[in-house]
Amino acid sequence: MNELVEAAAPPGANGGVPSDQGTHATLTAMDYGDPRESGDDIVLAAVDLRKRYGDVQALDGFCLTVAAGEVVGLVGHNGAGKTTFLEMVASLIRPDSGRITIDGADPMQSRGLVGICPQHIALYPSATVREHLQLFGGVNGLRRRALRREIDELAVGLRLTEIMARRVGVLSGGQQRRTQAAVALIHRPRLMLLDEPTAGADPETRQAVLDVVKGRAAEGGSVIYTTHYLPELTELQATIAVARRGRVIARGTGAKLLEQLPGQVRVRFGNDEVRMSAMDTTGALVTLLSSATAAVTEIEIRKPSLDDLYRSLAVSDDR
Ligand SMILES: Nc1ncnc2c1ncn2[C@@H]1O[C@H](COP(=O)(O)OP(=O)(O)OP(=O)(O)O)[C@@H](O)[C@H]1O
Repeated sequence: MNELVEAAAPPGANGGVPSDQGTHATLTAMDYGDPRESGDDIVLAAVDLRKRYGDVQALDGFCLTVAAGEVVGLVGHNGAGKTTFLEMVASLIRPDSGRITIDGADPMQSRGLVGICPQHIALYPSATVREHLQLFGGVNGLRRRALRREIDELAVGLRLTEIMARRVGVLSGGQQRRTQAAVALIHRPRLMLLDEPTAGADPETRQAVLDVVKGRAAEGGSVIYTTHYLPELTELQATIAVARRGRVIARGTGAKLLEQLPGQVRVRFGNDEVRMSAMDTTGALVTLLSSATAAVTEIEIRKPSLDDLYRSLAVSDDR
């Protein structure tokens, strides 16, 4: 039977850190500010938002800035405050303190600029898909020809064509998800708030939503996208904001954030396998090879991934 050994990096050597506590300590210490460049067209600025529900401090100094054309992947454990933040930006709830501006104005005056796709399906069961799009497009000021154009485009993009005349209450979960996304996007909002829009969706629904979101961002739309499925953020070329206990604790491009996490080195020799987490994976490999007591049969060096970033948020956010 193979023996699995979790090797600690030599003290003080090559930037190695023992896996869990090391990465977590690194992550909470990170502060990149914002990946904005001067001259960026800022669409959303949220500063020091606070919200308390009884004993729970849902938001505790939450800050986030989003530029035109940017997709921000807002990630964090259950209870981190992501939905509370999105609902605040959409003016569905008010902060206890702090400030939000959308295109420089108060969110209440900018509601038409925002489209929200809530985490839980919120549609009228007895209305058809087309009636939903007509209703929400009309409420947001689309006139007949523009409304027809937007409906046609979303019907194709979100693969709704075959179900336009069906009542939402009889649709499958994935079909309802696509309808919900279409409702959020029908008025071509400048800022799209998508709260786990692909939760429980099959790969085709997921891909349709991702393709439409990418298209909207390419046209200059801004997106905040929450998900627990991190490969979606790579596909969207999203910048990342990591929320924890009601605030953003890390912000930047995925590449920049991952620079702060250790890679993994695995060496197999004889019946043994040793692993090491280290910032300097080459140095770690040399250390492990020099400790091999039999012929080395396998070597693996793995760079940190967004999943590692997520896992490094070791402490639960349940409050
Ligand atoms: N209306 C409410 N009343 C009481 N507590 C609330 C309310 N809304 C949110 N909370 C609490 O605020 C905290 C943040 O919740 P929120 O839904 O924003 O987290 P989240 O990051 O979106 O989580 P998830 O990933 O599970 O969707 C949680 O502890 C939650 O129980």
